[in-house]
Amino acid sequence: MSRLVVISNRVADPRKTAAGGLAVALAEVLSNTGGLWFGWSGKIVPEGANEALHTQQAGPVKLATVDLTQADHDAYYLGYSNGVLWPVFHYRLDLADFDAGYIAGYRRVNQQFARKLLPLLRPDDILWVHDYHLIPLAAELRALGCKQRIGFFLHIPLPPPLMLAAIPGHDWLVRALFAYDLVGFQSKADLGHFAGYVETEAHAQPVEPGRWRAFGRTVQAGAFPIGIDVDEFQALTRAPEGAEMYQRMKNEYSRRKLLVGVDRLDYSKGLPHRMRAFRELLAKNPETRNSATLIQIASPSREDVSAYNDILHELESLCGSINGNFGELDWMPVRYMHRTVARARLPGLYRASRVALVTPLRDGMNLVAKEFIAAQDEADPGVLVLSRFAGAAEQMREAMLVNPYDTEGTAAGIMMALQMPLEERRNRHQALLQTLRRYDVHWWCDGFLQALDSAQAEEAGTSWLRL
Ligand SMILES: O=P(O)(O)OC[C@H]1O[C@H](O[C@H]2O[C@H](CO)[C@@H](O)[C@H](O)[C@H]2O)[C@H](O)[C@@H](O)[C@@H]1O
Ligand SMILES: O=c1ccn([C@@H]2O[C@H](COP(=O)(O)OP(=O)(O)O)[C@@H](O)[C@H]2O)c(=O)[nH]1
Repeated sequence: MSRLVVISNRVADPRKTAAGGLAVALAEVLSNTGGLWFGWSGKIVPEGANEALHTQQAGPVKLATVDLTQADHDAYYLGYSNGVLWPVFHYRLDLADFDAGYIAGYRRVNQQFARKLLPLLRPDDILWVHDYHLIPLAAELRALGCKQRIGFFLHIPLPPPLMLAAIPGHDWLVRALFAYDLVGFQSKADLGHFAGYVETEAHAQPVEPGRWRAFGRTVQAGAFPIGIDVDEFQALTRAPEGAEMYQRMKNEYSRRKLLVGVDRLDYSKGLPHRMRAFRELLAKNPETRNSATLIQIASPSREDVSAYNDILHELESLCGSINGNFGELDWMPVRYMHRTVARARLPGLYRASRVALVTPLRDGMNLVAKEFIAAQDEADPGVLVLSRFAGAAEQMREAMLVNPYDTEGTAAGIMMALQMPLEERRNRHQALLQTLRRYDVHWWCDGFLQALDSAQAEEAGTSWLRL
């Protein structure tokens, strides 16, 4: 059987819990399949000291990581990945910093990854590259002679063609995707944007459904929405830490309805918009005062990118003003934490909450939405208020779907969620749980790898794509 080699910027020990959807999902996949996980060690080392390869066996998974220099980290991770690709792919052209120096660092690190990975590969390995940090990796590997099957999965949204075309060198990026055998997206909408871009900007020919020819190569592309391990998450809910958290929250909030939000502190998550909607709810519905409390966990993220600092200050000022204007001596409407909470404690918190607020302005998928549903008590479930702009909304139609840009509409959606009768809550939850079970993380992984396995190999004689 072929060995699975996963490559992603972020690597986590699958035996420990991690924050961030990609690390959580890949740890789950690799714990089942075994294999090699290659990526960045998370360490920054002095110039010239970045040649070491660190390996470690973590259960069935071998971890192989490399370090980055400060200059590479700044240009590749902070600069091009999170200062250009992240904002543009999340429809925030206004936040993009198109510094011409970033792309060289991005390319340098992808070349470094290719150089370090190649000697570790076996002829029948299947390679699965993840996310926007590593778009050119297959092309760099091919240039070094790598012949193995390589698939790519984009965890974040792909924007509409004209927005993608705003990136200087956008054709270089999309061209790099054609070095893969299969390219996967989170949603049908993202796949539609890919088709739109390659057909209009790159004059690609659709060879057959889901397969395009451009740049002298053909590539297969499809939508593979990522899921969670429902059984694993429900077991966490029942485990001592989950059960204890549930009981503590239930006792603490016995007289009040609890709302919960769990996000990385990222401008794509729509946290200020959410706070404004919550303020509107309190202002328009006096009965919610003293009876509804929102716990908002905002875990620190990418703090060296300036847009992340701006969002921190905006959020903190909103939380402060809501508490100042509506709080009572014995009740504060918002409990805000700028900290990462261990994943094992989240199921208890989700289960004790009547409503979850998952209201990103744009999101690849959003696993918190799925985890909240998995953690509920089927006999008395809570309600998911979900942005229609989260990838998860394509599958989770029975959630209370809202437009986070519409403050009044979102506040009305939250109110309906708070007042929803038991029977409707049960019906919606049952339908959502069924979908989660059917399209879980194993379905995602198996579906992608089967499609990669059967993706038509490039015809003999085609030269490898050169960037
Ligand atoms: O690695 P970081 O820079 O700390 O960021 C954490 C991860 O954020 C993004 O997660 C995405 O993947 C999730 C799982 O598919 C998806 O649900 C979510 O919508 C995405 O935002 C990013 O794509 C990852 O590379 C990061 O590791
Ligand atoms: O304080 C926190 C915040 C988030 N998470 C986990 O991090 C993941 C976030 O994934 P999601 O897809 O929602 O968003 P991302 O952060 O990847 O954009 C989920 O599994 C959360 O349970 C966590 O363990 N602790």
